[in-house]
Amino acid sequence: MTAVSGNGSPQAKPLLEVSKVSRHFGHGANVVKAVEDVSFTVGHKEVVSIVGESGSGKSTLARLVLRLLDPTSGTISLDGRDVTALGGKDLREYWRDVQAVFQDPFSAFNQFFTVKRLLQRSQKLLSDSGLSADAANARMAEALGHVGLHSSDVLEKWPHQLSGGQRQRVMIARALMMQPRILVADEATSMLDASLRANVLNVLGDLRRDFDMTVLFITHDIGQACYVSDRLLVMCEGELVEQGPTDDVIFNPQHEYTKKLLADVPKLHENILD
Ligand SMILES: Nc1ncnc2c1ncn2[C@@H]1O[C@H](COP(=O)(O)OP(=O)(O)OP(=O)(O)O)[C@@H](O)[C@H]1O
Repeated sequence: MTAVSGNGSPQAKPLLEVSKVSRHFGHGANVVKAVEDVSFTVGHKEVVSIVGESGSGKSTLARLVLRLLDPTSGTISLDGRDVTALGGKDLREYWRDVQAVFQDPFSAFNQFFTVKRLLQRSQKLLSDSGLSADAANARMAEALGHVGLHSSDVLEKWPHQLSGGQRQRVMIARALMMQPRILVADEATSMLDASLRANVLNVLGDLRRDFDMTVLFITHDIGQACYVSDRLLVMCEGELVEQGPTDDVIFNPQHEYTKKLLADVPKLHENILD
């Protein structure tokens, strides 16, 4: 079957296919249906945003796509291959194809690691997959350059010596080094001030152009989602209540929840960078 991507171009097969995926936490009367029967596809080189308020299930969905969490039911496929039950070596290979950038990246890392040491772990993964040390080094410099950072400026720095925007760009560079097919950015700009946010959003947008990359952008901010995306997926209480090309969703929202989200952003075009 031929699908039509968000930017209107026909494509034979989606890159990512999420089909009837649910994830429940707890049991019986205490069960939380964090994600319930969600289906969507993401085409090659598309930038798609998942948008919704706090608790709507966005991060759970991101973690499911990243295969950091197992679904209660449903399937996830990459390029036609079912990846729902991958483990071991196959899962590690999947993580090369699907990389993540999180909201507060450095909280997950040892504060006593320099940027160089942080990135050396990715270099090692590249070496393990057969890249020479020189090529891995070049890949690192190229990735840093792409996000507007110079190796000599940041490699010897400690996390606390970097601005929020620099940290986030280091994390994007780290993901880029692996040359993933999909970058999942989960609230990757939430902790940044307005000018840095615009900078990181623009970097994310450039990835498609420069690396043929597909981006899944997770945010509570529909303004930012509009700024970067071809298509929007709207989550409410674990369910995907609306999806479509960005302009359609913005100018002709169908679901009451989407209308409410949009009403909270009265001047969308001015609000993105405020
Ligand atoms: N490990 C867990 N155990 C129990 N409940 C969980 C767990 N993870 C998430 N939840 C619940 O699932 C629901 C969706 O959470 P999730 O973090 O996916 O939402 P979100 O839209 O990403 O919110 P936020 O933007 O605040 O992170 C919430 O009710 C949350 O409390």
